[in-house]
Amino acid sequence: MAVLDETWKNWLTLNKNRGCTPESMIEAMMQAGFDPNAANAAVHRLMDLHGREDHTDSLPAELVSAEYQYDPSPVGSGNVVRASDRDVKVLMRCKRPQLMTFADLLADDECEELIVRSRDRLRPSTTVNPTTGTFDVIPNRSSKGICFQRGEDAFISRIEQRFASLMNWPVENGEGLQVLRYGIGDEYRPHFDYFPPGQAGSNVHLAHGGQRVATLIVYLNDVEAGGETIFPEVGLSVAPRRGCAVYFRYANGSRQVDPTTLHGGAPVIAGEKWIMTKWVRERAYV
Ligand SMILES: O=C(O)CCC(=O)C(=O)O
Ligand SMILES: [Fe+2]
Repeated sequence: MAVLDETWKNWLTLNKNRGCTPESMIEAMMQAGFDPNAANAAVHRLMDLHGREDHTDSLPAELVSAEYQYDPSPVGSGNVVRASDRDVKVLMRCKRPQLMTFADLLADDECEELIVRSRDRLRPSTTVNPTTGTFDVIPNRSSKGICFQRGEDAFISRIEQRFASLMNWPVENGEGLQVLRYGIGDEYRPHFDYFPPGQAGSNVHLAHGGQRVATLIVYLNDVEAGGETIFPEVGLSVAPRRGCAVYFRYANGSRQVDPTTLHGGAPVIAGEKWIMTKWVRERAYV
């Protein structure tokens, strides 16, 4: 296991000054043999040196650097999860990271309706700026998307209820449903969905419902080639298949975050890719 000696401290400072993203530094450290939580803690300590605002959601230092503890998944056991209005088939479960894939979460006509409702309203997708917390358009995420208001109408509410009952997490804790479209070459490079603890930009978002704890990505169409959801730390990729979904959880009851959930959307090689993303928080999202 690699250790954080003077050489690594200098390397971190150098790369921070070069403007490298925290994700890319964590990734490089893990590839060099660092424990994911140690890499995460070192990078977050480094990024935290300037502009830190104290907030009630901060995690005790001993938990930031401790190994992520996998507490029991809130999602039901068995090969079928009985969601509010549909039986959802479990295809695969993974313990580290805590991840599941599902079939038959959305019906074909629901996928189609979501695409039709979104196609003419798409805007370039954004990511959270780690320093300011603003939503920026950056080349790392080249999809276009729209966000539905929570409970916008009966159709959206029905889907939200289904997702909430599947994840066994309150509907109020969900951010609005996002529909995203990737054309050929579009991608979402590896990133974390949680707000990195200790970054000034995270605080803005933590104030609205706390940390993100889990993500549900539903595939709205079959993609001719490419467009898998990739998890580079664990060598996993999920192929997009209409109506199927991948769920992963990255914050436990102690508010630690799991860096092995680093993930991205691989470039679309042929066809187009439509997904729906649901991010859920630890408390009601307001
Ligand atoms: O496009 C994908 O498969 C991944 C999307 C994603 O990571 C997200 O929406 O947070
Ligand atoms: Fe993501």
